[in-house]
Amino acid sequence: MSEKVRVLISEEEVEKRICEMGKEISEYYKGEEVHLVSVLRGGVFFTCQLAKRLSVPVSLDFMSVSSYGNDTKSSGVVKVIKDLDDAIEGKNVLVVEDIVDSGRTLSYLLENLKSRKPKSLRLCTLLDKPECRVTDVHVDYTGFQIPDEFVVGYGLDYMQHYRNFPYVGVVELEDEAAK
Ligand SMILES: O=P(O)(O)OC[C@H]1O[C@H](OP(=O)(O)OP(=O)(O)O)[C@H](O)[C@@H]1O
Ligand SMILES: Nc1nc2[nH]cnc2c(=O)[nH]1
Ligand SMILES: [Mg+2]
Repeated sequence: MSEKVRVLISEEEVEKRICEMGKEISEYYKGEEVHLVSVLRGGVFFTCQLAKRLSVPVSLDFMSVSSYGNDTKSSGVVKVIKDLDDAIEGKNVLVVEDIVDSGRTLSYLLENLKSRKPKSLRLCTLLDKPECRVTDVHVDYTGFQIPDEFVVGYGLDYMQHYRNFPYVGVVELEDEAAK
């Protein structure tokens, strides 16, 4: 078997949408500071790109959670691998994620962060698969709604590969023998 990645959302489309999101988010937080919580590992590419498009003061922290490991199906158990470095009490926290799929990761994370008493707590995701939800999650900012396909690129991996692809694509497995 060999793998091929079919483009779903081009680099140009992604960049354009992130600019629009940056404007909308900056408008919302006008006059305030926003504390970005980037969800490692997948959320890091989107976070960097979005942060550059924000015109309000920004601070940044990282949390690492994982429920997929090297699988394409969620294990159903969200593990915290690295906690935030700084307290978020009294801050305007914006969680920045690459994808909301089953919703388990974000549902867990938002509850966890809420208990730390931020001034406000909102969620921004580059991609959303609303039809895959098993848990309710309120998303404040969405880049693109996509169908139920396992996607890679822009931070998203398949067996730890493809995170660095500048576009969003779908992995297609090709049977060499069938050619
Ligand atoms: O809505 P869910 O079904 O919970 O899926 C979304 C989560 O899955 C992926 O992370 P993953 O656990 O693969 O870790 P990674 O970011 O380190 O790749 C993705 O980056 C989201 O964090
Ligand atoms: N790479 C990748 N990780 C995910 N985690 C949850 N959904 C997805 C997906 O479609 N692709
Ligand atoms: Mg992730």
